[in-house]
Amino acid sequence: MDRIARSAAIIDGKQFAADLLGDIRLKVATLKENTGKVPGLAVVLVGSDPASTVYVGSKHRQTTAAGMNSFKYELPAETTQQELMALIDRLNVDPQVHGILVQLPLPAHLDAGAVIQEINPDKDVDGFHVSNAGRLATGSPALVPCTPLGCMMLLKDRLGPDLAGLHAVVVGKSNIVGKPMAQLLLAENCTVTVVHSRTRNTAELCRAADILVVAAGRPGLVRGDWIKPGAAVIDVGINRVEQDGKSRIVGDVAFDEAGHAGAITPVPGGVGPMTIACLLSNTVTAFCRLNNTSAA
Ligand SMILES: Nc1nc2c(c(=O)[nH]1)N[C@@H](CN(C=O)c1ccc(C(=O)N[C@@H](CCC(=O)O)C(=O)O)cc1)CN2
Repeated sequence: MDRIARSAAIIDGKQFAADLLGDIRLKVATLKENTGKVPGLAVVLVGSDPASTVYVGSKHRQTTAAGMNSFKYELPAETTQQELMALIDRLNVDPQVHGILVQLPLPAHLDAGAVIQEINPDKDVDGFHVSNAGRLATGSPALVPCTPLGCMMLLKDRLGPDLAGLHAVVVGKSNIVGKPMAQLLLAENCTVTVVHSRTRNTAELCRAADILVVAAGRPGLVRGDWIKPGAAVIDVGINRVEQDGKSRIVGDVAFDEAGHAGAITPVPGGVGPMTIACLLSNTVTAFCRLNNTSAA
């Protein structure tokens, strides 16, 4: 498909995240005034994966900037399962810690599933624990995974509060994005289709989508002719590629072919910043529940 003159509205996740972080800063100040305490977020990094190091650094800076306590744990790649589980057990009972996250991916010798399940569900600000996943699936209050939560905020800001009846297609079925994203869309009474690597008619299904959320981890997977004119496209992809001798981040959607979309998130500058802003929002939520208070 030839490049189409840009007409899709850009969903500016970077600006939305900045505004959300401003709101969080005010809430933290209110909590400090009312309780004398501030939320605390513990972030555990195992090894030295370059991307993870960047993300953890950004989480630490933004947590501190919001007036919250940030506890960063940088462990060597050789850390054993027992050592990591023991750290989580200590954080679970630390009264200054209200949110705990272990940066993914973990080194291959560690059981990430067991690590996630070791976290106190009330402090699971990633929303990955089976308790929170089950509560999300059954419509109970839960800590919701940050990236899907951010995607939903962007969608409702763009499309309005009522998404009922819209056909939403989610590309990807990961536990941290695709599946919780589908649950959030279902909770908004969308008609939801989840496609994945074994789906046989992915392009056809995407073309029927009013809302298209792409979290496949494959650069440029979704071509322009997979997008229905006017659709809202949320590109969750964060793919590092070499182009013209330079390393850059691209999404899962062929952005230059998506001019006929109604709206689209750019990569970078779309979903990514929302992930961190929603992490801080989840940490405030966890603090309020653990302290039986509110930031209103
Ligand atoms: N425990 C977790 N691990 C991981 C998560 C998570 O939610 N919890 N998500 C991703 C990585 N991630 C947060 O950890 C993350 C990815 C990207 C961004 C972001 O702001 N990206 C920028 C571009 C920055 C760059 O140059 O890479 C953007 O998209 O504008 C924030 C957080 C996997 N691990």
